[in-house]
Amino acid sequence: MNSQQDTIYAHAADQIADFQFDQRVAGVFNDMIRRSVPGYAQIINTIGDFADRFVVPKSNVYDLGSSLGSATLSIRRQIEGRACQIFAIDNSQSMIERCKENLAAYVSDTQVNLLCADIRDIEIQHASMVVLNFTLQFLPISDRDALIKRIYDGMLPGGILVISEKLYFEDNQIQHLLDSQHLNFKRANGYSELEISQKRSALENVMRPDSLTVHQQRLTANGFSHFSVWFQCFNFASMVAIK
Ligand SMILES: Nc1ncnc2c1ncn2[C@@H]1O[C@H](C[S@+](CC[C@H]([NH3+])C(=O)[O-])CC(=O)[O-])[C@@H](O)[C@H]1O
Ligand SMILES: O=C(O)C(=O)Cc1ccccc1
Repeated sequence: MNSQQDTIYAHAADQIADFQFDQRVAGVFNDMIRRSVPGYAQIINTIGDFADRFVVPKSNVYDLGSSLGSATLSIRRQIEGRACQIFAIDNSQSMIERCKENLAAYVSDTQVNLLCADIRDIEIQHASMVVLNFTLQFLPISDRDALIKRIYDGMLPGGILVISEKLYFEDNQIQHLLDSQHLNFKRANGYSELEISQKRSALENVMRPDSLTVHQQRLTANGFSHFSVWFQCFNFASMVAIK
C-alpha cells in the first residue's frame, strides 16, 4: 500500500486545529499509523488469522472505521471461498476513495461493500466478525456503550469482536511510564519533538482513550461471554471479545 511520508506536523503552526481524517491525513495515513502505533503490522496480520478461525460461511464481517482498508485486506485474504460479505465503513470520504483503490489492487471472490457512513448509524447483522481497529477511541464516550450493544446484537453466537485502542491508565506512574515509552517509539521512527507535540495538541479533544477496566466492563455488561487482551505494547492494546 503506497503512502507519502507523514510531515503534517513538521512545521510550526500558529494554531493547531483539531485532528481530522481529511485528504491530507488520508494521503499519508499508512506511514503515519505505522510510525505512530507500536505493533500495528502485527495487529493487522493477526486480525487475518482471527478471521480464518472465526468467519463462518455466508456470514458478514464488519470493519468499522476502515481507513485505507488494511484490516479488510488482511481479512479478505483469509476468507476466500466462504461466500461472505465484508462491510468496510468509514465516515471520511478521502479515506473511502483511497481504500477503494487499495481494494481494487488485488483480485478476490469476496464482496466488499465500502460505505461512507457513520458507524453509529449502520445496521449490523449476521456477523461472525467485527473489527474496531483504533476507531472506538474517536467516538464520543457517551456513544460507545450503545455501539457495543448494537454490535453484540448483530453478531452470531461464537462470533468475535476485535477492539484495538490506545489505553489510559488510572495509575499516574504507569500512565507516565507507558506514554513516555510511546513517545520514544515515535522519536525512534523519525518524528521530531515539534511533530510529536503539535500532533498531541491536535488529538487532545478528538481522541479519548478508556482504561482497560472500562473496556472490559463495557464488553461484559453488553453480553460478551469471553474477553482478553491478546496484544499490548506500551499504551496500545488489542482485545478480543467472543459472543
Ligand atoms: N463515527 C465514525 N464513523 C465512521 N468512521 C469513523 C468515525 N469516527 C472515526 N472514524 C474513522 O475511523 C478511522 C480511525 S483510524 C482506523 C485505522 C484502521 N482501522 C486500520 O486498521 O488501519 C485510527 C487512527 O487513526 O488512530 C478513521 O479513518 C476515521 O475516519
Ligand atoms: O500518534 C499518536 O500519538 C497516536 O496516539 C496514534 C494515532 C495514529 C494515527 C492517527 C491518530 C492517532
